[in-house]
Amino acid sequence: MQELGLFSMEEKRKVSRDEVNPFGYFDTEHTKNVRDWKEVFDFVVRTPAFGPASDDPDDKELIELTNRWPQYPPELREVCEEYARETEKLAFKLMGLISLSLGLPENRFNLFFEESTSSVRFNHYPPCPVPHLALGVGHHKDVGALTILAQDDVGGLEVKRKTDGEWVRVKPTPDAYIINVGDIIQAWSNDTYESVEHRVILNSERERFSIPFFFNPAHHLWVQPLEELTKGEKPKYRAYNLGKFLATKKRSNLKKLGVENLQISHFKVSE
Ligand SMILES: O=C(O)CCC(=O)C(=O)O
Ligand SMILES: [Fe+2]
Repeated sequence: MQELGLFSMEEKRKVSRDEVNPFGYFDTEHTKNVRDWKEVFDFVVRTPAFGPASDDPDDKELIELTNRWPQYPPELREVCEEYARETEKLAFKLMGLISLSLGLPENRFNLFFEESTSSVRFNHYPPCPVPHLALGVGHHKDVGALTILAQDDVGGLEVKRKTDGEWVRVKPTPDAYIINVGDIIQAWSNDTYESVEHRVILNSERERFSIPFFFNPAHHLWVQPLEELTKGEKPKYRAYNLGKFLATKKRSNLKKLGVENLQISHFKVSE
């Protein structure tokens, strides 16, 4: 978990992300237009990976998304790649179980992940002298299908309870993952599953590490409620293009924008 702490400033600079390719190191993410108290390192699980060159819906140009591996520690790349391969197997198993729970064949979702754009993130939250004035990650919902989250024993993740809007601590359990349903499963399942709102609070004494695996389908996919689940019922979402949706979101995550963050609720069909 401590890998991110092993990067020297020099390595961090060499593997820093830029506005075009979102993979690598950065420490200026904004969630909901507020800067998070954290540094991250992201890599894409399957290469080659492609994504839209811009968030303009008419721009069909694609760019290759490449990983930026630091030279030191030298074994980092191999360890990360092995972790990603194994976690992806678990993600497929979980998707299979979700599919069965919706009354669908176990492999119903597999095709969507053939050119997956899943990624892994190392989160490092340094101790914060004013923990009540900042957040490690501001409140948000994960935009992918599923998130498989590993965390250390420090704690800080909170989920919003729907019934009363209270933030509830997720106690770290040794050797256990936290599984978050993301927006895509919410849309596919026509709201049978709901993605969970969460945030990370800080700690004035201890740093914290977490590693989410974001299980994401192909960028060209149009996400919409599955036909089998909307028989006799109105689909609750209009189809949205995943790559363009993420490109728009990424733009607003990188810096403070004057616009409201894009959410799947923008594609909700009014009742
Ligand atoms: O660090 C955590 O526990 C959660 C991080 C998170 O929500 C995210 O990276 O999307
Ligand atoms: Fe999250």
